[in-house]
Amino acid sequence: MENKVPIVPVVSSFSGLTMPVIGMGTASYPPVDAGTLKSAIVEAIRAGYRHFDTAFIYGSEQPLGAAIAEALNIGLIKSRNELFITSKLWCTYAEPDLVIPAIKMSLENLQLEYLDLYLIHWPLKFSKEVSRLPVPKEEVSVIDIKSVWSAMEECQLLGLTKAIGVSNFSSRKLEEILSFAKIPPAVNQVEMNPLWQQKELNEYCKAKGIHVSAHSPLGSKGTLWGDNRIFDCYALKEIAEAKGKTIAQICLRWVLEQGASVIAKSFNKKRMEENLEIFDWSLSVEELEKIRGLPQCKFNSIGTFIEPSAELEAQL
Ligand SMILES: NC(=O)C1=CN([C@@H]2O[C@H](COP(=O)(O)OP(=O)(O)OC[C@H]3O[C@@H](n4cnc5c(N)ncnc54)[C@H](OP(=O)(O)O)[C@@H]3O)[C@@H](O)[C@H]2O)C=CC1
Ligand SMILES: O=C[C@H](O)[C@@H](O)[C@@H](O)[C@H](O)C(=O)O
Repeated sequence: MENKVPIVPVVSSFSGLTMPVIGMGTASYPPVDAGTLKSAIVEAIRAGYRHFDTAFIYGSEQPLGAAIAEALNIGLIKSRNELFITSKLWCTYAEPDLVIPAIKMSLENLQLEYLDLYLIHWPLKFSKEVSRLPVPKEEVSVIDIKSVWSAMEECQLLGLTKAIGVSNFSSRKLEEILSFAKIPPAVNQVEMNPLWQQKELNEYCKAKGIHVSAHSPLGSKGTLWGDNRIFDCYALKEIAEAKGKTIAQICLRWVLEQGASVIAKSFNKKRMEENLEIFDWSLSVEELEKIRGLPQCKFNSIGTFIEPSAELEAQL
């Protein structure tokens, strides 16, 4: 099947590695059952998605693996190599000895031999399995980034993943990694949308050759960690109406025009197709300018899951 999604090089990691610029998210809230998740992913492959974003904590690795197996079986794709699969190291495994077992567990869930990209999910370590939400602050600390990153490098060297990176890392944390990394992070996956543009972080990553991938590009509408801010934004609505596009398409196109890739989640056939219709038009200088001036509001999804701690905040 023809792949309609353009690809970008994943910089600085593994020669020749490329990534489709839009990926399908698989974190759902309220959580959906494995069968629904699997069918949605098969539908997404049928629609043209070739990049899937999962994480150990989402519980979506197994359904994604099952969907890939089905897509191969029914001939939607000829080989697993046609797909770009990202997964993430969860905070309870964020210590050096647990990283390789954790990626192996993810690969087993996915029934895959290798990942395309493995990310440290948050620069945080949980001292034990999460007993309750929000995670008590005494169970959360900042990871020992040097030793964990070295284990991530080992994952790449062992061929368990083609590239490694991080998620939800500030430029300060990236600077720390770059000071000792033998393999620099290829990607930083962060919240990014017109209402949380991450201008400084984007500039920093561009200068260091770290590709930015935008999660929550639609403000995570309908989830525990997001809200309706994007879809209620009058300026975005105006731009969308004048252009004959939807607010979602304006947001996704805007991300791409910043040079980032985008991970959007929809399990609805019509909306997943709509989200792919962003490659044959562009935003005008005036529209970009208008978006640039929108008031910014930090989304901070982790704030939903861990108890507030000024001490921790100060270290991130
Ligand atoms: N690294 C990290 O810490 C994080 C990573 N992520 C990753 O990024 C992915 C995307 O982020 P996510 O938080 O899910 O939120 P998104 O910003 O992608 O928003 C998803 C929501 O928007 C709805 N939606 C999708 N397309 C449209 C459309 N065209 N029009 C109207 N509504 C639409 C979806 O509903 P419906 O399905 O009904 O269409 C869903 O409710 C996640 O699934 C996950 O893979 C997300 C958060 C944090
Ligand atoms: O328990 C915590 C949560 O899973 C949270 O950290 C993630 O779901 C994150 O928002 C994401 O979607 O990647």
